[in-house]
Amino acid sequence: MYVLSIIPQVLPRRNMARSLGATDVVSLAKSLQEMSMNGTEPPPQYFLEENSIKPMDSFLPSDPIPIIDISLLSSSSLSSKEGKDELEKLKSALTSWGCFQAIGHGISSSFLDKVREVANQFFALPVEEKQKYSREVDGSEGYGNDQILSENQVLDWLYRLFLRLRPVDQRKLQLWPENPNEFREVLDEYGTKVKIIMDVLIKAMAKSLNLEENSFSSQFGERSVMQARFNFYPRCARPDLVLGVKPHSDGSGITVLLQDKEVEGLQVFKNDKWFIVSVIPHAFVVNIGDQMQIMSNGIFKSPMHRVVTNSERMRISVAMFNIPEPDKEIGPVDGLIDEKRPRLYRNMKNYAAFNFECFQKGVVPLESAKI
Ligand SMILES: O=C(O)CCC(=O)C(=O)O
Ligand SMILES: [Fe+2]
Repeated sequence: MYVLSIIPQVLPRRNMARSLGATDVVSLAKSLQEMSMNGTEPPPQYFLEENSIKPMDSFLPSDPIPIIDISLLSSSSLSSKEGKDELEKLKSALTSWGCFQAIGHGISSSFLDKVREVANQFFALPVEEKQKYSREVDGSEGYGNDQILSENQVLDWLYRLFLRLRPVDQRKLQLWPENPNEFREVLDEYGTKVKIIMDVLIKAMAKSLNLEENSFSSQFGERSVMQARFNFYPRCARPDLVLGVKPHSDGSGITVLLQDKEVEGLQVFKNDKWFIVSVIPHAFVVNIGDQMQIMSNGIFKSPMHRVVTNSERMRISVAMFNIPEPDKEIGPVDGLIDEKRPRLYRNMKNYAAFNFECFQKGVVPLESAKI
């Protein structure tokens, strides 16, 4: 029921008689910023499908998305009463919402502001300067608009800069902005700090299910992938019809998101409704991705989420994804499989490639991963 009711929204496709040609794509990319500045009506390639739930049909949750003090989740704190309570809260958040707001993460507010500042400075550069870092034709890394992966895809109203940070020897530094000049250094430092937090969380997640603390982290492997996605949402004249990011669940293991400091936009799908994720300026929104749902044998939920647009204000966000080593097989942890909860998913490798194939076929990856 849950999945069926959202399938049309998960992989939206337009039923247009004509699909996008290469020239259309180029001109669309060029004009998004112009359309934003001039307040012009976006073209139908950006319009939501008729049967999708519109942005104004969204709610502030009466039972808010949990706020978790993650300083209490480190191995040394977990023996205390507060640590145990917080671990229980973590489990409850991930089995219901699949996400939470993380405070007590130890990264200074001034550093988080710096991350937002370099992101803002990059997106404010002239188009020609940003295009030096344009996405490669056959790759996903670099700067650009929504990547077109299938015909009749509804387009997201945003610009992205997508970069791999880990393994470090796989960095494509030619795509890392040199302008503003602190960009690379800030991103490198931010990546290191966020990875430490992710490692603590992945262990705490295992412990919250009474598993040995490395049960999930060993599946990520020593050379797990870490990617950063900088999202920039220009103002949009039709927030009633156009989304910043269409509904999706992340294909990652875990995602740590730094929201805009002031402008809301992120929404999470739960109980057939879209809920607004409030801005807590120096908290992270942490959500699990599909691969953690698989490893937890469906106990943790990889939340469906979307981003709405705004006619008044632009918005930025920075998402960091940690993904198990593509060559390593992941699957439900043995301790989470029993007669009451039989194995839900098969073991699989390289979920990113699988995700991509599913998107092109118009099927839901998590459904296709089921036994
Ligand atoms: O901008 C946001 O708040 C979320 C972006 C997102 O969901 C993503 O990059 O996967
Ligand atoms: Fe996402």
